[in-house]
Amino acid sequence: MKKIAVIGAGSWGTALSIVLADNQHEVRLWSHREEQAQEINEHKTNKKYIPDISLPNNLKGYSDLQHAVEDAEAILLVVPTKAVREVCRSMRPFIKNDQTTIHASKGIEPETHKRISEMIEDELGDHVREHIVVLSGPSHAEEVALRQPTTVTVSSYNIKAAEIAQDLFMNENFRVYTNEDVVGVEIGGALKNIIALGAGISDGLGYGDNAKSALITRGLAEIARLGTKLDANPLTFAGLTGVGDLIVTCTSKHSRNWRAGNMLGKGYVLQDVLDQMGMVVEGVRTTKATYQISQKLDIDMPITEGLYELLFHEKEPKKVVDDLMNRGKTKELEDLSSFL
Ligand SMILES: NC(=O)C1=CN([C@@H]2O[C@H](COP(=O)(O)OP(=O)(O)OC[C@H]3O[C@@H](n4cnc5c(N)ncnc54)[C@H](OP(=O)(O)O)[C@@H]3O)[C@@H](O)[C@H]2O)C=CC1
Ligand SMILES: O=C(CO)COP(=O)(O)O
Repeated sequence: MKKIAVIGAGSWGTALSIVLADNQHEVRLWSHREEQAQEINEHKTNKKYIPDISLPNNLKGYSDLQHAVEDAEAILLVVPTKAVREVCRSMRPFIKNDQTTIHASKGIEPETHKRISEMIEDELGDHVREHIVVLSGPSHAEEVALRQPTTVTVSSYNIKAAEIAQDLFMNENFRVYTNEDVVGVEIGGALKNIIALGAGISDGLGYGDNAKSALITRGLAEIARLGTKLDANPLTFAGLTGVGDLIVTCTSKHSRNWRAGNMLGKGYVLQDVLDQMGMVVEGVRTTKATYQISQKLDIDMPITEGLYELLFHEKEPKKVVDDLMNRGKTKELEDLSSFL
């Protein structure tokens, strides 16, 4: 049994805390809101994010960051990408050099074009690199909290750190694989949210399964194109954190990115959509970051570009689809060669 601090008491932090508590760890779920920590302790619930689930007794709410992290053997960081730097800065005075720091967030920072593990390293220092682990894969919090079968991948530059994380989380409902390709795992997890927005838009416009399948497949091609340019292993995109997460996010009613896209396809404006969601929709900021990276590195990413125009320049959803369908001729296998 280990002491584990889970930083971020939203949907995913709470669901992963349940997995860790089921594995008999002492789980400290930290919230930046005191009343939420109180709700967790007094009512054993987190109604806003995981309704109808009773939280285990070995999962306690914390609102004091120092108490949550200082003698924890592992830290799980699971806040929206936008909050990663701020939370790391607040944690920095209290953490020890040898704590395994796992993150489960999915995004790219638009201001710096950095992945989450790079942001953590920036804020906590280079020495933490060998203790940082990424946890990613097709895993909606709603299903994990119900203990439904789920598979994820943990990735680190240091395989021993990945194996520590694998041991912490693995149980009969939650199967954990290791993968040493940190770049590919983080890029796949972040960029699938762009394509999920697109899949939601397509459904919102009333298009069918053919269009969605095209988005998933061609979306995967452009994710792999960017990822391999950034030195990811192309095969990672054929795995859980690539095509696996794309499928679950583009096809599930649980996906906030799909739901946001669906509303956009039905004609709602972006700010109204985000206001109504009440939870993080990572794909919006990741679209901006990825579009900028693709421009800088001269990588063809037509779906991402279309989404960027729609989200940030009010291009009509239907016009985005028309323009994608009427691009110049191209060869399918040119893209897929990045998998070889
Ligand atoms: N939900 C899911 O199924 C999955 C989510 N993820 C990823 O996990 C990350 C977190 O997502 P998720 O839990 O779903 O998001 P939610 O929107 O459900 O929750 C976000 C949580 O972060 C808190 N938060 C926001 N800003 C700050 C801040 N500055 N400091 C401290 N806490 C803050 C929120 O607090 P408050 O309540 O006060 O707003 C809330 O508790 C995202 O990157 C997402 O892509 C990955 C896999 C699955
Ligand atoms: O990453 C996820 C599932 O793997 C969750 O996706 P959403 O953020 O779109 O809900």
